[in-house]
Amino acid sequence: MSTPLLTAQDVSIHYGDKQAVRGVNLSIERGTVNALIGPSGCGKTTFLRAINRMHDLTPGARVTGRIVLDGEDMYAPGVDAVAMRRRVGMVFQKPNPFPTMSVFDNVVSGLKLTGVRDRARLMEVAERSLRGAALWDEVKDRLKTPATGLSGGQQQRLCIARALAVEPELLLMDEPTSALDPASTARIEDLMTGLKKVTTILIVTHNMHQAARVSDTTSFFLNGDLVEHGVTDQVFTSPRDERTEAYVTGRFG
Ligand SMILES: Nc1ncnc2c1ncn2[C@@H]1O[C@H](COP(=O)(O)OP(=O)(O)OP(=O)(O)O)[C@@H](O)[C@H]1O
Repeated sequence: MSTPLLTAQDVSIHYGDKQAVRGVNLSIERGTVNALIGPSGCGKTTFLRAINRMHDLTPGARVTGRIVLDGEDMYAPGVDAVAMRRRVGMVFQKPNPFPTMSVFDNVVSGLKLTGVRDRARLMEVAERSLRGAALWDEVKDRLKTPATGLSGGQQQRLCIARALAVEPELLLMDEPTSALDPASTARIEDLMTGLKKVTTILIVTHNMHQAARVSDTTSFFLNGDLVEHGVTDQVFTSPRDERTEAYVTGRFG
């Protein structure tokens, strides 16, 4: 087996005195979709945010243990958090395009921050990213119009395109379809399978059917513990832990 893209080793996360994640060990293989499931408040989002060092920005939050991305310890002394964040894309629950920017400017905003100015190059990346996010055909004639004119589902795919434009090694998605209607949700679920060719996905979802549909592996969190991690089929059809079974069969949650 190849070396995992991401390895979490004994990762614990505190907010002040409160421990939100306890000693998590987890490996993620390249080119896969991985779901984090579990009841509200069990630490899924807290764990996800540690993977692009977002807790650095939360007063009182503390991450211990090791998170290794492609061989590099993300929290080692001297590691540049901004450079690290660039390698890990993030898509949030609610679409958050930059409201004052056009569709095109949204997609290339990250690239411009890295100093790319060449119009032809920006256009090429915008088209590739929008195609990657299955949005190109819908917006190719309105690239210069405000991103806020798009529907909610289109805005979320625009946010995915914006993340893809900087070619992230890993794409984190925090309940990316929870604010969308069923048709937009289905489009984004279809999209994820194609995205495995260009990146690796870690998705938090409340929707167990979604996890079962889109992911290769599933991790079940409960009260800050990673109770079970395995191939999605196994976790849903023959879970090893009785707490996982109770959750996936809908007995609590
Ligand atoms: N900024 C914060 N400060 C203090 N406590 C926090 C903070 N963010 C989250 N928590 C707490 O940490 C625990 C884990 O929360 P987290 O949001 O990671 O859970 P979750 O599994 O993602 O829940 P949900 O599915 O509802 O989003 C909860 O008890 C929550 O109240």
